[in-house]
Amino acid sequence: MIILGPNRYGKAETRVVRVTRHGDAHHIKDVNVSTSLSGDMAEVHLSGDNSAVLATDTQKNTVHAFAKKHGVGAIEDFALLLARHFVDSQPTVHHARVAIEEYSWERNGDSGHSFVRSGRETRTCVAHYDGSQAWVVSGLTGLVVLNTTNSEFWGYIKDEYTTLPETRDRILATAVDAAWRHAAPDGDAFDKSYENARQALLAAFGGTYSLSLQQTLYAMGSRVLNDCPEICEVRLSLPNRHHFLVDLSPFGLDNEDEVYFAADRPYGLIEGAVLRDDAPAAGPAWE
Ligand SMILES: O=c1[nH]c(=O)c2[nH]c(=O)[nH]c2[nH]1
Repeated sequence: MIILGPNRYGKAETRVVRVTRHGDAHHIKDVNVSTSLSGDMAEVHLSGDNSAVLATDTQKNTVHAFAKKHGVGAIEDFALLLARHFVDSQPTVHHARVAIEEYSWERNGDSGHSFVRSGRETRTCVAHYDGSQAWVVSGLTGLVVLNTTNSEFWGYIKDEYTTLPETRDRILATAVDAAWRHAAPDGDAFDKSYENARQALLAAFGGTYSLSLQQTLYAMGSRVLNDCPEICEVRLSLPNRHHFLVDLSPFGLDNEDEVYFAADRPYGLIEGAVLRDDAPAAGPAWE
């Protein structure tokens, strides 16, 4: 027998730039919103009866209309507002997932209306709502960091394929992808929480004397949990951006940790979760 399995549908990547004007001082929020709904959707799959379907085009229009009516504050608040709206307004929709990415802009000069896309990381969030409970995961991607010392790597397995030399001093560099789960998102001050978590990640990366990127990962995750009581779990994905010392001896030059080749691939990929042992059940938060 063939049956319909889990399914969801929505509009991916609705790009919205919301401008707020206070006289000559303009502000912009640049976001990418993906909505995804599930509920009584058996018939649309099995017989093509669309009567339970809130069209993905309507979902996109709702994102635009809400940006006008409510503005776009913390992306988590906007995601929750949309998720609640879809479930609470449509009897056939039982679950909403709203994911948002935010691209950051800085002021270009002091005109109040000119901006330059900043090199900052992308802020992210995913909110779920099922009609009674909400789950929120916040995060960031592409937070690029590098330490020029205080990183060693030695003592690992040596088998017949091992060639990596042990090192007591290397460059440690990564582009942090991090996501953190709010224990009880209702009432969280998401902008403040974001800045605290980001600062904790940076402080732990810069301040940890590292014997491996795995050890640094754990230090970063636990620092977020120590500094942010509202967060109960952190997931990190850390590509090891290898920097290899270049052999300059063919040119009669020594290379005392000065000239590196920044390899782009392959790269080590170190991933892990750090959580409180009494963290509430994750439910659909990570989906
Ligand atoms: O921090 C590291 N962890 C590893 O597991 C590993 N493996 C490797 O080749 N280099 C590194 N560095």
